[in-house]
Amino acid sequence: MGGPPALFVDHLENGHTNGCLLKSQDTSVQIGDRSFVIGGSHEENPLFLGVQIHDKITNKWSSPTVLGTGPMPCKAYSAIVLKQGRILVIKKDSASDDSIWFLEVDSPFVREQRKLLGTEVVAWSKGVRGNAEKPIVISGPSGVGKGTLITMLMKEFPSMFGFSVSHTTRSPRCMEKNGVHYHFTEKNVMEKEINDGKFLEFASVHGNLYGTSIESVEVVTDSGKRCILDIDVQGARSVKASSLDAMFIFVCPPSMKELEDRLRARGTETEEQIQKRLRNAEAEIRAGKSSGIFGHILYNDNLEECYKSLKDLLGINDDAPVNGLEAVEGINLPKEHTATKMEDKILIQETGEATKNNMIVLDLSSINGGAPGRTRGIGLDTVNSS
Ligand SMILES: Nc1nc2c(ncn2[C@@H]2O[C@H](COP(=O)(O)OP(=O)(O)O)[C@@H](O)[C@H]2O)c(=O)[nH]1
Ligand SMILES: Nc1ncnc2c1ncn2[C@@H]1O[C@H](COP(=O)(O)OP(=O)(O)O)[C@@H](O)[C@H]1O
Repeated sequence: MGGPPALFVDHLENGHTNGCLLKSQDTSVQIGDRSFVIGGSHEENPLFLGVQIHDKITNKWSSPTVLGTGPMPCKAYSAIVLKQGRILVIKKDSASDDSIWFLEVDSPFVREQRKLLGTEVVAWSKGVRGNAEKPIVISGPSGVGKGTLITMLMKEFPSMFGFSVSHTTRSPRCMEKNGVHYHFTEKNVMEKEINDGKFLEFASVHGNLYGTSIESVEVVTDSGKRCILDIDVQGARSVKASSLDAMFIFVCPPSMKELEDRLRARGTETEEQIQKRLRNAEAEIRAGKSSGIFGHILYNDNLEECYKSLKDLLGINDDAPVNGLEAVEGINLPKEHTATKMEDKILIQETGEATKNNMIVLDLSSINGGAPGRTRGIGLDTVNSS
């Protein structure tokens, strides 16, 4: 890449105050020997805020692979280094659903992706107030009834759950719609997108490539719904290693004979494909029961009973009325402010002429989730200091 604009160099030469700079435009923070400069627009996508890294030891600049949907550029930002390889980025003068972002520069997810992609990686996640519920990962052998159970749940609670639409290289079945059941994709296109870091996880299953794009999870979370992922055991393992912080459910058949009967009765696969799925099923069931990935195992013998157990697990059943999810709430910040870190809290003090001495306290002690997707659990308090 060419050298960064002189402006960035000036900032670095000016030094950093306590890892927190409040500049009118770009902002940089130092972690170890590296400075992260946040500002301008992303090299390849002018709609995203750009990130560049300066390594003090080599005196070299680099542009990392940026994962997740980042914030759109605005006039000014505050950036504050947090624990666990995260930088809190507060946008000034922005809409309430767009003010708080986290840039992960050395989280477990970023480290994993760095290994996978072989490049420097950073990942964005938007900050969400309150505790939106965890995404749900459902796995189980082909034909066990995952799709049936998920369809029942989405039909009964359409405003509560949203399905993460996976990408796959397999051909559509006759009732399947592109963009609804899957994003049906050419192999070379999907491989390129995987190499570009667009996928949270991917795996080769029954001879085809399947994967969950970061965007497909973000779309559901942004709609305020609880995200459901129907993925195989390998994919579940990758999600477990990410910071998605999901609930993991494995669905078992009552017997291999019943599984075979269901696959045949569904009538969507050729005999050869059925045989392949049955061969894979035994290993999948073994892994599902013993891998330590799944906190919950359901047996889908009688469908209605299994559906009721699923609802019980999710805390929704006939005895307890459904309150729905906590709404995804925005965070309104004063147009002009300073931000200071005190342990797990960020004190945001209004500045400027119309100051009412109000201070907002962001409590980050219970944040969970993270890139890719959303960082949930931000607490918010308003303190009147006058
Ligand atoms: N890792 C991963 N597996 C997926 C994804 N989408 C679907 N799968 C799994 O791929 C397998 C085959 O799915 P599909 O072709 O729809 O057949 P079915 O399970 O028999 O309905 C199932 O185990 C799915 O859970 C994905 O995005 N990632
Ligand atoms: N408990 C059950 N008893 C009998 N048939 C079932 C049951 N659950 C699902 N099925 C049927 O089994 C077939 C496979 O279910 P499906 O949801 O497509 O499985 P998966 O998504 O796990 O591959 C479908 O025809 C479905 O109607």
